[in-house]
Amino acid sequence: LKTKQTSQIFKFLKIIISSLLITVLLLFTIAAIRTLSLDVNAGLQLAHWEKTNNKSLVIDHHQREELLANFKEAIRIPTVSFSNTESNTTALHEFDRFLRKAFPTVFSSSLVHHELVANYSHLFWVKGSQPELVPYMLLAHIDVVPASESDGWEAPPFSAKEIDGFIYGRGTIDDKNSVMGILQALEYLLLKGYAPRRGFYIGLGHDEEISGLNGAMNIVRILKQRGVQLLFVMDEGLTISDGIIPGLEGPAALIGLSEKGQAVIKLSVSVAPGHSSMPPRETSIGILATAVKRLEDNPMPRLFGYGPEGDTFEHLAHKFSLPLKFIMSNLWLFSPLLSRILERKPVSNAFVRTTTAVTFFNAGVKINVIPSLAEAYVNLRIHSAQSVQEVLDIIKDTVGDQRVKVELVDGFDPLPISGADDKAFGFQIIKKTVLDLFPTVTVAPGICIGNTDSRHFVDLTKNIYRFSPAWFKPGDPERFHGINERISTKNYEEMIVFYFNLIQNCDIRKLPEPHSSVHEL
Ligand SMILES: CCCCCCCC/C=C\CCCCCCCC(=O)N[C@@H](Cc1c[nH]c2ccccc12)C(=O)O
Ligand SMILES: [Zn+2]
Ligand SMILES: [Zn+2]
Repeated sequence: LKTKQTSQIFKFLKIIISSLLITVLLLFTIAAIRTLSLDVNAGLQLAHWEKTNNKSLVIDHHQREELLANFKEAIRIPTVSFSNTESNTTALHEFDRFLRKAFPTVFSSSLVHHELVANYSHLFWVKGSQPELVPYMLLAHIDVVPASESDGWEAPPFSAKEIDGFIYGRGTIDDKNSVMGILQALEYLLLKGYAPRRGFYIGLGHDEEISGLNGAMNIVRILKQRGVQLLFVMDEGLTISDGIIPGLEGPAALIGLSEKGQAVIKLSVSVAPGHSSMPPRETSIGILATAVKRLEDNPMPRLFGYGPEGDTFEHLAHKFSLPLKFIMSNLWLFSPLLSRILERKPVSNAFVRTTTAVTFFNAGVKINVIPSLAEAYVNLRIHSAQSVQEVLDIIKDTVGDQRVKVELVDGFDPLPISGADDKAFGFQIIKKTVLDLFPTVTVAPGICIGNTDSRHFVDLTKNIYRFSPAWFKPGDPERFHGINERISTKNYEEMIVFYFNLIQNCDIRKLPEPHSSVHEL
């Protein structure tokens, strides 16, 4: 009987093991087929685009000197947003005067209507010759975050000093490169006698760094009053990454289809004050510190693959070598593994989950007084697959202490996800413009981990893209709001050419049919 039982167990184990082997084999076969067949670059790249007579921009020595002088002057004006209530309004006013001087054709052309919004923001309407074509909008912002030379800058942050082909200064990549790049491109186009077929708007906010409540929001209010609907909006956000994504061969231009949401949560602990010579076992500071530590020790769940970031890696898969190519092409199988790799670095961790940052911690009034109140503020950047409410519930659970009051101060859900398929006009035009100028770059959809003025435009269009053609190499993401912010003179020129070409590329009536459905004769 015993032998019979043993042989039955063996038989059963054999079936289990062979089924497991077959399943693994099947999964790997599907994964291998996907790796070989995933062709995200098919579609419009080879399609027949409408014939246009685009003007080309060749920058001569004199123009180069002039455009760089203009850009440097822009950087030298310290248009700083210090806090939600304090901006350098003198500098913002000076910036207005400077723009009028730097771009005389833009400000005098009969094709361009300009208006100031909320005193310091700018709204331009460039009239198209074919009013039936839906207009689009380019956004950028003129304010910058504070910068102090003593933090370790190689050149004073408002000097625009040129060192080894780079212009250093606050605003060189965020976001005066776009402000100046767009207007310089328009100036050149108008000087060449260009008149657009498709009308477009340019919006330059003056308070983006403090959430755009005056600039962008009023621009939106005005456009809504006028009944404007936009084909697409393009704002700052993602850039061309070169050597930033580990394992990726060659540069990648990520176009942000969405941006993370945000929540500001206040934690507070109130206890009876007292003499420090008779302290209670736990003070308000101790209780709050434990709560903060719990939040840092228990990051939000991994959600990699549940938002547009999954698409990013699938698009880039063919630019990784094996085994990464195999992993990226099969996120349905490997996203748990990839999440664990990406979460090791702050930049890539931001794509994996809702991030939690404790940014204020206030308590204490006197050395010998037990403080009655301790409070901390937590800034969460919400992954596309979560909401403010879900994040708030998780924070309450994680803190798990009734003595800690958890309050939502402010927040908004992640932004809707814009289209990136063959019919998405804005996405395809940006992609084409990037590829024409930088043929070695792989273009992929992405998600913007910070917030931009474009989030205020959701009622005017479903298609918001966050991208500027600045090149980010290793070490550059840290310059964003950090020290030694800089752009190469070559890259700034490329930005002008990019906007110069993009504006003209938008003049086509409609996108071509994708290559797969075009019948060659
Ligand atoms: C694995 C892929 C790697 C890809 C590399 C990505 C590199 C990322 C490098 C830099 C970060 C980009 C940040 C995007 C721009 C965001 C603009 C910004 O800084 N916004 C501020 C201010 C702000 C704007 N609106 C609001 C609303 C509410 C609070 C703040 C703001 C911000 O997000 O804090
Ligand atoms: Zn910015
Ligand atoms: Zn910024």
